[in-house]
Amino acid sequence: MELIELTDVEKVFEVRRRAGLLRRERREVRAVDGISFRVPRGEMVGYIGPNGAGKSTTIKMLTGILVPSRGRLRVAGIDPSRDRTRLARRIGVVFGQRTTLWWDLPLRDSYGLVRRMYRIPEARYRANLDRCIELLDLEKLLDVPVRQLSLGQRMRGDIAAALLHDPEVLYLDEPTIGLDVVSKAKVRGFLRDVNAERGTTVLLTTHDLTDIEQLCRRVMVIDHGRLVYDGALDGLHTVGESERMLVVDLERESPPITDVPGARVVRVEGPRQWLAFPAARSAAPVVAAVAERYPLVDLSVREPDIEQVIARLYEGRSGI
Ligand SMILES: Nc1ncnc2c1ncn2[C@@H]1O[C@H](COP(=O)(O)OP(=O)(O)OP(=O)(O)O)[C@@H](O)[C@H]1O
Repeated sequence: MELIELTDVEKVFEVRRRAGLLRRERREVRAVDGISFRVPRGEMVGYIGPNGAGKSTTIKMLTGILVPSRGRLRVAGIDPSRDRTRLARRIGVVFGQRTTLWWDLPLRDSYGLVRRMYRIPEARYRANLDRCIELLDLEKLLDVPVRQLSLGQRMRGDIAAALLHDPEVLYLDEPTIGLDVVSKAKVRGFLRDVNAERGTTVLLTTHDLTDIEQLCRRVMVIDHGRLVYDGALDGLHTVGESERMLVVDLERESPPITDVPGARVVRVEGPRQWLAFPAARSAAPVVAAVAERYPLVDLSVREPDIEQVIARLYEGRSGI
């Protein structure tokens, strides 16, 4: 069953700009420009794109905070902007850049308020809270006011708060931003468990591609309000016109290799040279051509760097 459905969704903001002493100019910003996608129950999907691409606007429409200018949205069968309160019981939201917890209250009290707000049955609440405390390592933090928590601690506290009412869908907006390596690993491990054990559907927005690599098999890329890619993470390599790299260690330092068809040298360091060739092509002829001409000590083939592929996508190859 599809849990999230968007059909040709558009959001246009009207902004007024001062254009002289008395005159104001009206301008339209098309933040989301005709997006359609479906997310089945239980899937964990990455939603990525450069700054200002329209990610937050999409998430705000999915929570019902913003009303779309055009198109159809459904989350768990509910039209978010029409039935925001009913939807709130079915979704959880975590914004990395700001907390949904009460700043002056200890976590324990914040959770108590969440329980009352959602009228979570006591047994369910206890079980969920205990699980979060254990997996997110919250025991020692429960009595500390939120304002005294570090960013990583606060984030773990926020994620727990978003899950206490058993949401079917979880929107995560930059959940690992500013966290150290250990906290990031903890948060990612927890999200993986929640998705596997409860079947929670997750839409994850992040600038940290390791989040995506470790958590999502499917990724959607948005640019200038349009979906420019929707598919497997691996598939990004093929649309990004990316290159693989053959790294060769020659017996001795040599001038850059120029006589291998279909490959070009991009870096030379002593006897080691890096040859780029199209990712879609087999490495075998390139390896054979180098081995035929030069005495080799070692070689390896490196897959395209995902960050590089995405950077290329962002650079305006958006006609995909
Ligand atoms: N309330 C608003 N009024 C006018 N323009 C807006 C409003 N909210 C967003 N925009 C514009 O819509 C576009 C998309 O913004 P959005 O915040 O959705 O991008 P984003 O992909 O989440 O970016 P970031 O990664 O920086 O958070 C931007 O050009 C932004 O300036």
